[in-house]
Amino acid sequence: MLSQPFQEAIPVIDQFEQHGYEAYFVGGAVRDHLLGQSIGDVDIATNATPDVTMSLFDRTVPVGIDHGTVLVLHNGNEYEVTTYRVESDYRDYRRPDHVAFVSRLEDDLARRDLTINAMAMDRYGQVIDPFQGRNDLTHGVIRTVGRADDRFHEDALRMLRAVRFSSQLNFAVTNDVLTAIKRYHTLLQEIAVERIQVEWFKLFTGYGVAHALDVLNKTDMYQSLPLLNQERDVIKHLTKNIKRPIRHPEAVMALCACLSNTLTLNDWIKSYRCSNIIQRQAKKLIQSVSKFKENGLTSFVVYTLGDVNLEAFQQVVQSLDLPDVSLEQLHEVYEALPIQSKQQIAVDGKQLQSIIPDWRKGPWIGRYLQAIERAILAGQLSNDYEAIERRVKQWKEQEND
Ligand SMILES: Nc1ccn([C@@H]2O[C@H](COP(=O)(O)OP(=O)(O)OP(=O)(O)O)[C@@H](O)[C@H]2O)c(=O)n1
Repeated sequence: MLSQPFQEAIPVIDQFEQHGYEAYFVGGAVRDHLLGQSIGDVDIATNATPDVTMSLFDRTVPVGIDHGTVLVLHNGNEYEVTTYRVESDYRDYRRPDHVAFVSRLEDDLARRDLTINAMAMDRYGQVIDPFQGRNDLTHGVIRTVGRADDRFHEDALRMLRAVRFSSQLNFAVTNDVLTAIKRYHTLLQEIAVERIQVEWFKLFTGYGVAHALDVLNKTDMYQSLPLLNQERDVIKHLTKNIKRPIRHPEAVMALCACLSNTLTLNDWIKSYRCSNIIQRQAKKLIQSVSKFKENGLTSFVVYTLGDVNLEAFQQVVQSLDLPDVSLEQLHEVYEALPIQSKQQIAVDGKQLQSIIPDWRKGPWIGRYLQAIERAILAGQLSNDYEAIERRVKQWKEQEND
């Protein structure tokens, strides 16, 4: 029995078949289905050309028409439907959009990166597997479809993909792949950083992360990744210390910055083209790590991090040579905080002003709120209006003296 995402896509396959075309589920969804994992996007391959696909469905978006990809919207779901294709000339790897449509499913599967990603499945769940991807799934092997050299010249990103799948699936990489990576990793320097970033962060999320980092090291592939060529100690340290998956990109960036002697967080964020959100959270992580180094696990460290960054913080601390803290410990400290955010302070700026009416509105309000916040967190002031009012009046007296 196919899982729900496939079931929901069957009418799309039917529509092709009823008009005399072939259509199959392909790629990651088939792989993950065979692994018994929950599946992400359902992708479809067909021998219908993009214009035919667009004529067969009411709602379509030509998202990558040069690559033969049309987005089909059906019953609230989106499906990437791609016409069977091959890269027409693998030496032209700098132009991945250089494709030719073909009529046979097997030719389409043959141009894909890894055997485990080169399977198709029909609407009944029958698997088409010309490159023994299923066997590699069973034995835990990352192998290219055909020669690794050819596949990696078509798209150099595939070298990094091979390593990231070995991490995510905890699979071994074939010698053929390792040898090709050693020989051709410099081709990665031609790849858009945005594409590298996606694979780089996914590489840290798998249970095989330690092994994957070891591969980056042994094959020298890290030398072709942004900044790592300048900071060899970073990759060496990551390889030695990371034993468990890191699911937060900001934790990865914070770690790299903490381990760098010469490069700042900003350098890493810029080179890997990270979003502002990642930058903000990584900054928070770094500040908290440095406070943690100074004073241990204080309320203030946990408060500054906030609920959402606790796991990322734990992962960073665990991967540096610092005293271990567990996630449970962090949550305990967080739950016991007298306040968990500024909004919970029992007075606001307006009330502060009414406590000291003879001072005009100004920067003192922010300064006082911060002092109140710190005193509450340090356990030196209780978070209720009267107590704060008394303390504020004392501070004012002291300032007047
Ligand atoms: N450089 C690439 C990228 C993708 N593919 C093929 O396109 C499919 C879809 O790629 P993508 O969506 O990037 O990855 P998934 O395999 O679906 O895996 P995930 O969603 O976990 O990233 C892959 O399975 C693979 O068959 C490829 O051959 N070469």
